[in-house]
Amino acid sequence: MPSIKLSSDSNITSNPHKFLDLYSMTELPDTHAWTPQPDHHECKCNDESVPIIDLNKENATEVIGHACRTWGVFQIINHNISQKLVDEVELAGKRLFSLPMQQKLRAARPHDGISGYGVARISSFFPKLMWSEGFTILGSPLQHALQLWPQDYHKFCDTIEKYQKEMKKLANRVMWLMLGSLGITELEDLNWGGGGCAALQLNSYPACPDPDRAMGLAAHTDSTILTILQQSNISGLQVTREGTVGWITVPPHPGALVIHVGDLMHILSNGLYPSVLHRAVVNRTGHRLSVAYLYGPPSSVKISPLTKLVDNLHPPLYRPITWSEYLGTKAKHFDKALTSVRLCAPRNGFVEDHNSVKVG
Ligand SMILES: C=C1C[C@]23C[C@H]1CC[C@H]2[C@@]12CCC[C@@](C)(C(=O)O1)[C@H]2[C@@H]3C(=O)O
Ligand SMILES: O=C(O)CCC(=O)C(=O)O
Ligand SMILES: [Fe+2]
Repeated sequence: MPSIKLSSDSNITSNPHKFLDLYSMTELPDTHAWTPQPDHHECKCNDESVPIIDLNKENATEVIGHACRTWGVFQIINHNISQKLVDEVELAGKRLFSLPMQQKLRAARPHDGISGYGVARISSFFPKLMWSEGFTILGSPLQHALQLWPQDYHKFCDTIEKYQKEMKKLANRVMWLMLGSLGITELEDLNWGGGGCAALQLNSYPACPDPDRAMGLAAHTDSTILTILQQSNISGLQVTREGTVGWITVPPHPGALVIHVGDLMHILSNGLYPSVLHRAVVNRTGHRLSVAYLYGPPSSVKISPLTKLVDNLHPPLYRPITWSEYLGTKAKHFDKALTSVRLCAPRNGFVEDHNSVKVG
């Protein structure tokens, strides 16, 4: 699998020494105390909920198109990923995060790298630390598994590799459903050769003594074409929606996987499918684990608005950019990354970029 790299001038650093063992905390330390917000847990005023889409239904393409235009997020059922595999990956994550801190730090994400154990890479943009720890896997999990379990690395590798293989097929299928809903059906519209690239992100949110003042993962959009998220049966994912005030919880639905529209789909669709702003909150009693499959193009492929969506009335809104370049831009500009690759001001009928992430 081709690798994705982050440009070296990134200001996102991983600092393992910032790491506290969150599992043993009985009080929220000041380093992790965010300013409480009235809407922190959920806005009860929204009665609409994130769509749940059955991939076996004939109208799946249209329904997905509608969800991408109006939500940027949806849940899918009948996706053919077995519950057994989903449970195995969750268990593998639980095993990993329950290792002693010293052992996890053996696989710490290097200063200028993408993969390994660490605090959320967007941490440097926020004054407080998040109540979570993460593990990013690019390509083969072998190197990290050897660092974590020198003798007993097979089990972790087998599970992760099986999951990556299944997720890749599903991500490609969902991407083509999204593109189909934009009228794009031919391969020459998307010259990707062997298919996309991906990162697998395991997120762990320990039970928190003061959840209203803590933040699991701060508001962000994903720098992907799309993300497939498995959240355990504990609630925590929240999204925003254009035209609606506050945060909307995406409740765990048995057997469902969550799909996020990412920034690169936002660019491909010339703003028709805006990426979804989301975050994760924590709770007092349950240890929550989520697994994100962050799907993007092969690293050297330039992404730009699809030619079929561009004409005199609809000029391209974004300049061509590779995934690696975009990750570098995101690392520098974070929530202004999309705007920084924008070519011209939005015209009527186009959706504005998200550029108002709340801090604190
Ligand atoms: C391929 C990706 C996508 C990354 C960077 C790199 C590897 C890890 C991904 C995440 C996962 C957690 C949220 C996020 C915001 C983060 O901090 O790390 C993501 C980020 C992005 O979507 O920008
Ligand atoms: O834990 C969650 O529900 C969200 C995780 C997430 O947004 C990510 O990994 O990009
Ligand atoms: Fe995300």
